[in-house]
Amino acid sequence: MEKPSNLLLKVAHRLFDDTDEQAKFIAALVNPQPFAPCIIWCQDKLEVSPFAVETPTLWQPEFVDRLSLGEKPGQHPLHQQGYFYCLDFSSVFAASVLLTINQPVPLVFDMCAAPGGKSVFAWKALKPDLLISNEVIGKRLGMLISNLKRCHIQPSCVVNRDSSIFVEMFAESSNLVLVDAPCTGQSLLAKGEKAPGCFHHTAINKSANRQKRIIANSAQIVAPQGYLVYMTCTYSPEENEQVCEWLLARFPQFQAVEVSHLSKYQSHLTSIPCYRMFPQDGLGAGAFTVLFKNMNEGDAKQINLNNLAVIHQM
Ligand SMILES: C[S@@+](CC[C@H](N)C(=O)[O-])C[C@H]1O[C@@H](n2cnc3c(N)ncnc32)[C@H](O)[C@@H]1O
Repeated sequence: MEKPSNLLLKVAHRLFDDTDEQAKFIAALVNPQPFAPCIIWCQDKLEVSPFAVETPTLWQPEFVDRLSLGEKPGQHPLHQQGYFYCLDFSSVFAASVLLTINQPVPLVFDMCAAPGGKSVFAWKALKPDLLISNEVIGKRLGMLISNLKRCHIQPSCVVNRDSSIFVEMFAESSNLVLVDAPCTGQSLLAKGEKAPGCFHHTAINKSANRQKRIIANSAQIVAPQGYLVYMTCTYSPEENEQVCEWLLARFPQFQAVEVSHLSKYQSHLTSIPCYRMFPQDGLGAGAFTVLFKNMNEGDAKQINLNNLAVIHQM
């Protein structure tokens, strides 16, 4: 086994009191094991699955299948026909907080959308009247648009703006805002990928500051009684629990909502109901997720899409 860096040892130590758990976490990062591939059925599921499927977890929605190791769903002809979208099971875990929403969600706004996994999940789970998928990085728009087109995700539109632009334009308009925030990407290591500098405190602080800016802008476009989801694929508390604590102090109209199906994944680093999946659990490389509700009363403000340069509409 490769030798873990001092920074990784430090993170493991901060995350877990238990030395066995620290060792399992470190092993999952320095000696990555494959995770079962996963798909979201965008069209109706076929009666006979073209893939070998793993036993679903108790909280897994019926439109998601976790496939056996070795299945290559991206190479199947049904993929190109838009029957399903391929993603990590960690993403399903993070997005599964949406399954707890039991009120109509006419407008979903995905602030950090490319390549589109959470947009597709939200569309499938909540059937909004409109999905707006925003991606600020121009080079990432192509894959977002082609995924939404391929999977027939409609009605939807794609925009390409910095989150600050929406604060006034879309104030208090969206029944659900997704923030799948850019992060240091520490969980990439558990997939055998590289994330240089991901445990360095400068990178973590820079990322946390960016996350606070994005979530603060996003919070302001959530309609009264609407929801805000915050997710990352990284482990450091500065980018996760501490961003949530900062948000709740800054925007006291928000409350974190308990998600009962994820109770066994409750983060032990805070008393806020927020949830973590770790790579040593064997399901996915890792994720953090939390669902906030805007407790203010009132009506959602109407949006005017003409104010926005819509890049693609379906
Ligand atoms: C974790 S990825 C999103 C993955 C996507 N939600 C999905 O499920 O497929 C984070 C995204 O945030 C975008 N991003 C980077 N900087 C940003 C910023 N300042 N504001 C908003 N989004 C940003 C990245 O380009 C990237 O597409």
